[in-house]
Amino acid sequence: MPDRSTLLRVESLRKVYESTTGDVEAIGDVSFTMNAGELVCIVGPSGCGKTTLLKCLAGLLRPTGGLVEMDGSPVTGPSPAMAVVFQEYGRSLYPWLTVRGNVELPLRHKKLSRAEREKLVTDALEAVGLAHAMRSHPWQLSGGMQQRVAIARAIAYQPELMIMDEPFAAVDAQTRADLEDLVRELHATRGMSIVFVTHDIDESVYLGQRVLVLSKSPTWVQEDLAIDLPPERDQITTRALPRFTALRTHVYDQIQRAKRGQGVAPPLAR
Ligand SMILES: Nc1ncnc2c1ncn2[C@@H]1O[C@H](COP(=O)(O)OP(=O)(O)OP(=O)(O)O)[C@@H](O)[C@H]1O
Repeated sequence: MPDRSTLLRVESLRKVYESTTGDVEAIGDVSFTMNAGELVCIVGPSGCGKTTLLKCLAGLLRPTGGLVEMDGSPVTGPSPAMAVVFQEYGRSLYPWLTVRGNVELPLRHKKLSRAEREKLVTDALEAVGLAHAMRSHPWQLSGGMQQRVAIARAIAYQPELMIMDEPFAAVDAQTRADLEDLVRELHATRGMSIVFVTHDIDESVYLGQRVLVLSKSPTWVQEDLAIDLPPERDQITTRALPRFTALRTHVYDQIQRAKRGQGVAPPLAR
């Protein structure tokens, strides 16, 4: 029986891609739970099945076996309780709509008055620091700003869970640091529940309350690591902490083991 605060439950999830050239078992057996209000990062070796897992969580891909549950109900298709932010912001925004129009679009499927919609859009754009750009078009904005629009669209939708798939992989390092802090802030101030998939070990430790390390494909959860860094984090002091170094070294070591197919949790020095 799941705990009442359990938001997401993944049980023995398996995904096999079938094709005429042969089957690919991407996800072997993945199980984990996540509570409401948590920020969970998922890392793993290249090609280990992160995107496949995420699509199964979001109901965008039908698993071959096992179960994904949100709030105790099985996820069988795209759910209004979830919003997904992808890496390719350029392809997820509509160039002919303004920033405001892009953020507002999914809300048109919700039963909201125009005033309610406008308030949600304005509020979301303020939260990502783009209130001044609402009349611009996406192509008039930098890559980092476009990804902020995609995040604003997810926030405005008021999902119970925001799922992010390597969202900052295509932006420069400084913008990436700013966007990481934006995610931390949204989590802290709005209590958002976030699953954040990344290939960047340091990013996973800096952002997460937990880091799930995936094995190589066919995937299972090699480690569910609690990140015991102070909740108030900043790019300079947090990353300079000896504990940060110990945690990122541990995750790095785990991923090396995962690549070699030696998925056993090494002891983490305190
Ligand atoms: N549509 C598909 N048909 C067949 N095999 C697929 C398909 N999509 C992914 N795969 C395979 O499933 C496995 C996992 O792929 P997936 O893209 O989920 O991994 P990933 O961890 O997100 O990869 P990356 O680290 O490159 O982002 C890989 O072996 C991949 O080749």
